[in-house]
Amino acid sequence: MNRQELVHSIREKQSYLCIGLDTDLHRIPRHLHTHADPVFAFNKAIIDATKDLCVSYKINTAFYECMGIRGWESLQRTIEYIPEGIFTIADAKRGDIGNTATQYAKTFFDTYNFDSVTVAPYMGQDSVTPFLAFTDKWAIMLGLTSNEGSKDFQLQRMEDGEYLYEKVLKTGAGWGTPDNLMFVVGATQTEQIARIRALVPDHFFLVPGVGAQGGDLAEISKRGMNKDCGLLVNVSRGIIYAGNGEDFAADARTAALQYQSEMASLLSSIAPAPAVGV
Ligand SMILES: O=C(O)c1cc(=O)[nH]c(=O)n1[C@@H]1O[C@H](COP(=O)(O)O)[C@@H](O)[C@H]1O
Repeated sequence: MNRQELVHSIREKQSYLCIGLDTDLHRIPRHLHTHADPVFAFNKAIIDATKDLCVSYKINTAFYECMGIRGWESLQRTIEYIPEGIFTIADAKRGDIGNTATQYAKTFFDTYNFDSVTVAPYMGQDSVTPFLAFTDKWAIMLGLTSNEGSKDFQLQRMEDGEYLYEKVLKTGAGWGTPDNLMFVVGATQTEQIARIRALVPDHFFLVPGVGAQGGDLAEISKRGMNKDCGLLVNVSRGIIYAGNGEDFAADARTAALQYQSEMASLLSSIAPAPAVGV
C-alpha cells in the first residue's frame, strides 16, 4: 500500500487506529479451543468485528513464532484473511547484515505479502535498506520506544547534547523517504513527541503504548499529528482482550469504536481534510 492510499483510508474511515493481533493462546476465550486453529478463529472474529474501524492490523510475530509451525500457519491464515485496503504490519523487529536482511524482507514482503515490517536500526544502514527496495512496501524503524528500557540507550545524551534517538532518527530519515519509511514512537513518550515531529515533519509514526501501557491518545495526537495525520496508533491488549467470554468480539468492537470516535474528533480538530480542489 502506498502513502496516498493510506492517507485516503484514514480520511475515509476517520480513524488512524492500528489493532495489534498479539494473540496469546493462553488468553483467548476457552470456547475457541475446540477449533482446529484457535488463534486464527480468534483473529478472524476480531477482524470481522473491527475491520471498518481501523486502518491497520499489526501482527506481532513473537506470539506466533513461539508456537512453531502451527504459529506460522495461524499467521499465514490471518494475513490472508485481512481485507484488501487495510495496512498490514509484521512486527518482527528485524535487524541483521544486508545479505540476511534481504531474506527477512523477502519473508515478510514476498512470502507473506505484508505492507510493512518493523526493523531495529542498531546494525546501521545496510541492515535497513534491503527493506526499502520493494515498491509500495515500508520499513518501520524503531525511533523512541515505549518501554522503560528506552532510557538505557535511546534517551542517553551524546557529547553534543543530542539524545541518541535523535541521531538515529535524523540519520535513518536519510536512508528512505516519507513514502517508504516510518518510525516507531512510543505513546508513553509524550514529552518527546513534539520534538520528534519537528525533526521528521513528514514521516508517519507507528505509535504503540495506548491502552495497557497507559499512553494518552489525545496528547500524542495533539503533539504528533501532521497535515496527513501521520500517525498509526496501535492498541493490542486494550482491544483484543476487552472481553473474554462468548461475546469477546463484540467487546473488542466496543473498545475499538471508542478509540475510533475519539480519533474522528481529533482528526477534525487537528488535521482537517483539505477542501476539495485545493
Ligand atoms: O514496535 C512496536 O510495535 C512496539 C514498540 C514499542 O516501543 N512498544 C511496543 O509496545 N511495541 C509493540 O506494540 C504492542 C503493544 O501492545 P499493548 O501494550 O498490548 O497495546 C506490542 O506488540 C509491542 O511489542
